[in-house]
Amino acid sequence: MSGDAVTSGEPLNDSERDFEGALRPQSLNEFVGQHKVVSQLGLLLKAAEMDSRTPDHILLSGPPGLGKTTLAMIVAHESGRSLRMSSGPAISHAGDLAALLSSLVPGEVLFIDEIHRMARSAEEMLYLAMEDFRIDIMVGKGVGASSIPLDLPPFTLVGATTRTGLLASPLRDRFGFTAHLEFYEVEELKTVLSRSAQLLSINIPDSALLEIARRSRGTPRIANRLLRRVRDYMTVHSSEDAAHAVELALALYDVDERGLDRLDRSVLSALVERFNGGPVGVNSLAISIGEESETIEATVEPFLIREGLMSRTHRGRIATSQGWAHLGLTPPSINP
Ligand SMILES: Nc1ncnc2c1ncn2[C@@H]1O[C@H](COP(=O)(O)OP(=O)(O)OP(=O)(O)O)[C@@H](O)[C@H]1O
Repeated sequence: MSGDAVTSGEPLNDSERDFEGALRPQSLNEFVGQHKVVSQLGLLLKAAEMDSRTPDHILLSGPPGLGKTTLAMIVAHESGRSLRMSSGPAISHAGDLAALLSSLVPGEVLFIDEIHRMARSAEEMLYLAMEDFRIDIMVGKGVGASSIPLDLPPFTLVGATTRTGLLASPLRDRFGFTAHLEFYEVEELKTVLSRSAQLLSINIPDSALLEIARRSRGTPRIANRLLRRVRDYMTVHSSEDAAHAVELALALYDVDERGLDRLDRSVLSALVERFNGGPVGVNSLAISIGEESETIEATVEPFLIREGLMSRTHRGRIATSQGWAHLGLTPPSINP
């Protein structure tokens, strides 16, 4: 996925990953927001513990950076089990999945990120593994081919996806619990930021944290990254004026007053200026700005829709009057 380095959902490098790791909540109690999902998961884990069984398989969906990986880690941690991590793109055929599943230790939590990108043959193998803790390994080809059943230890699969719609329904149906993570409210992000500032020993007033929270696209990962950039700014410029540092650091990274980054703005501008506000299909929109349509659908669109700047109709994406106004333009009268 491409996009702005600071505000995109992608970790930047090892140092960014370490930084994220250091700030990850370790328990459901520490996890900010998503109250319903947290209560539901808490109940699921408690019931499994009381019945001495592995927790049900869990599917987490939502835009990048909202806490899916963090929740998978918490599931393992709170249920006292080890965690094995993999991702859909790393499972490019059924053999990859067979090797992974057959090496699990009993009760282990298996996290598959971007599960919608797993190979179809692996996905089909996963149905049986999730339901019966068994797989059939095909040996040979053509008429001489045969299958050898292999029993697996019980495990809990935690799948994460930015695109539930891309999962085949037989796979979706095999998860005992599915949850969609929503963008965070500003106050919740401020709580995330206060916790991070404390962990990183950054001395920053509440008003500056609130401003960062307001401009973090409803996403904890982005909030933490912006905090880091503000800290960098204060360090490099030996500044103690946090409010000023927030303004300048966010401007430097092209985050506007509503939290839109460069990619968000280029999608909105293309929609308004090249397609006269739409309706336009996501593929045409993506091509016009040289971006992957998956990135737009998973990352940009949910945010612009939530902000009321864009909407989806059966004929395609349209810019709302607020979307036009955000770019300082007036919509033609036929647009909403
Ligand atoms: N509810 C939360 N409370 C506090 N911090 C959070 C919360 N959710 C996420 N974070 C922070 O945001 C960062 C990103 O979260 P995480 O990696 O879990 O997102 P993700 O949804 O798995 O993203 P991706 O889809 O890109 O893998 C983590 O470092 C974590 O510290």
